[in-house]
Amino acid sequence: MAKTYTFEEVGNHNHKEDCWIIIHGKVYDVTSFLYDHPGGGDVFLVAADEKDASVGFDEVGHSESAIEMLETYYVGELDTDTITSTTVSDGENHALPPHAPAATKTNHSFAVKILVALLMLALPFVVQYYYGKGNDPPNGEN
Ligand code: HEM
Repeated sequence: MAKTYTFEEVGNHNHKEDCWIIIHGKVYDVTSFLYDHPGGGDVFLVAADEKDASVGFDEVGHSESAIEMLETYYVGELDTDTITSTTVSDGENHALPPHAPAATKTNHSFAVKILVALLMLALPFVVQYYYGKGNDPPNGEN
């Protein structure tokens, strides 16, 4: 059975002679891969410091073979009850950063819709005004 590590335990392996990272609730010992990783070793050290590498790993859009390589470095599961950081992945496909509330964008688009509706309502009057004007014979030429 896979060993379970506490969040603190994983955090202790945060240097280049001993570097563990967390990706989607799983713990990986990437010490031996530090100098061979095509993306450089620094990203692992940063990830080890930040405690969770899920978002970084996903954002790169790693290849299938990179995803398969994860198995090589797998050492166990993270005890999710011990997580003390808000930026740690919950083991699903997303991390748990405090999300900003939805922007007030909707208010803006609502105002635009109202404006468009008013313009459409006014359009027949505008057309009639110009059409009527254009049909009027010029003064004194009749
Ligand atoms: C055990 C975990 C990881 C493995 C096995 C791994 C493996 C790989 C492999 C095989 C590549 C070559 C490109 C590809 O096949 O996708 C790569 C590239 C890269 N990786 Fe990772 N990676 C890991 C974790 C991470 C993390 C945590 C980050 C960032 C937070 C990262 C950032 C990058 C970057 C920036 C590249 C270079 C992409 C490019 O130059 O196009 N990797 N990785």
